[in-house]
Amino acid sequence: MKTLLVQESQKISGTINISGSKNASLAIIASAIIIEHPVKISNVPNILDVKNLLLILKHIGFKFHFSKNELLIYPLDKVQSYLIPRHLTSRLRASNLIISPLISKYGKIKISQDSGGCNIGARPIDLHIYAIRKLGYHITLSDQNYLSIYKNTKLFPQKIHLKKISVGATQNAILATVYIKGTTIIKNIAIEPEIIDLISFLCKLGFKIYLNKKSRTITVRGITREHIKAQKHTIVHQVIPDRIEAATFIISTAINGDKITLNNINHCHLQNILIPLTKSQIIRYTKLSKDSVQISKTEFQFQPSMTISTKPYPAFPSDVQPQIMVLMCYLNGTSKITENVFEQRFQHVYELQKMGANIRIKNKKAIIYGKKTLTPTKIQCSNLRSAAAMLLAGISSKSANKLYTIIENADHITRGYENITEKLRKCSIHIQVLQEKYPSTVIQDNQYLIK
Ligand SMILES: CC(=O)N[C@H]1[C@@H](OP(=O)(O)OP(=O)(O)OC[C@H]2O[C@@H](n3ccc(=O)[nH]c3=O)[C@H](O)[C@@H]2O)O[C@H](CO)[C@@H](O)[C@@H]1O
Ligand SMILES: C=C(OP(=O)(O)O)C(=O)O
Repeated sequence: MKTLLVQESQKISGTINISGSKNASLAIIASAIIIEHPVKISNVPNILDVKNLLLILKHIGFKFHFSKNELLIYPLDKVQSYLIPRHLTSRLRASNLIISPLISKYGKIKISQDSGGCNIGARPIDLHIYAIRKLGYHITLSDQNYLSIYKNTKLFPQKIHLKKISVGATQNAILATVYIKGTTIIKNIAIEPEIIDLISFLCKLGFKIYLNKKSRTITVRGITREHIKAQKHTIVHQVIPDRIEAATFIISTAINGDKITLNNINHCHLQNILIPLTKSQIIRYTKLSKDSVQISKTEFQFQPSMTISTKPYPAFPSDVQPQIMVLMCYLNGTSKITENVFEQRFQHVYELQKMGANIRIKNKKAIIYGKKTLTPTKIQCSNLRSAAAMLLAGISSKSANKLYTIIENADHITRGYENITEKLRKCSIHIQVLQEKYPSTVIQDNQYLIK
């Protein structure tokens, strides 16, 4: 596991090009299993999750070319393997997203249920299975935790009501229905921008999917493979910008200032971050163009605190909760977070406490007593967004001797942030990457100095 050494910075400033969305890319790449013609997907981030998903596609038999954020995928004549082993699924959560494309087009899959991704709660897939089973697929679970799904009868359209809003279940439910003749209705769906991007990609392929955001309903009119084959051209699709990466840089500016310009962003997708931060008078933002924004830090003159409750989009995203908690440590008042999406997503709290944060947790609520200065020490990352929070904490930390914050298990960050160290250096942040744990010199309890 890599270790990052981050030194406190007076301010963060510069211009950053935000990468393509991790979660949109993963869903779109998985759905490409269904293609009948080559597809060109641009703005794909060069991150570990994408590379690991491509390994699964390669295992199935796909040929593709990935270079300079452009991914060209060719349709598959013959599946090489319907068995997706644990060593491939355990690398990323989105390995689950290949289930429906594979069964829709090729009728079967056997896949390990040990999927990876952030270790932030139980993360069952009962809702995915409910939707797939309701459509008529046959499903069994083996002793070794492998899920076998196959089509052994004609499938009929259904009304599917997902009892909880789930991004992954919505994606799998859509993809399981696209070839079922008739009209399938899926209710209580997730409406994250990444879902809309997936639908937009599938519609370009020729599928008939209609979304009603207000009623959280998707209507799929099933079509035949011949219909898709008849669309004779290479499909080109540009993945939406990563709103979580953009939010991470916005929050870093809110903590350290002074001014940052973000290019390749979608203003609409960032409203759930920008509105609470501007309402609390923590940042100012100026729209520079349709896809760029300037963020500047205010002087906290109104003693702000914040109250955040994570919920499915368009509410505040769970994927930004660890990062905003770092900001809350510095606010003048007492802030509150309710984490409603993942039951174990407070693992970063212990690490922030090691740096001096005053945070109390009770069930799914965190109370953050602000006006604390975080001090450098050795901290651990437990998942992707906790790693982002640790970076923000390290950048903002202060000590008399200009110590480095030592961030261990930092590989998590490479799952979802493209070129993060280069981007931070561009914003005047001092950061070093070590391949191994740092044999550091202790100069005070729990504090380490670079020789
Ligand atoms: C690769 C990807 O796109 N990951 C995102 C996706 O994860 P993912 O798709 O796994 O998240 P879900 O939206 O499915 O999960 C939301 C909640 O529903 C629960 N649940 C989900 C499915 C199910 O069958 N049963 C069930 O109980 C989960 O445990 C969780 O408590 O959406 C999350 C919520 O926005 C984000 O944090 C992740 O970054
Ligand atoms: C939870 C996340 O990712 P994953 O679903 O891939 O684990 C995330 O991106 O914050």
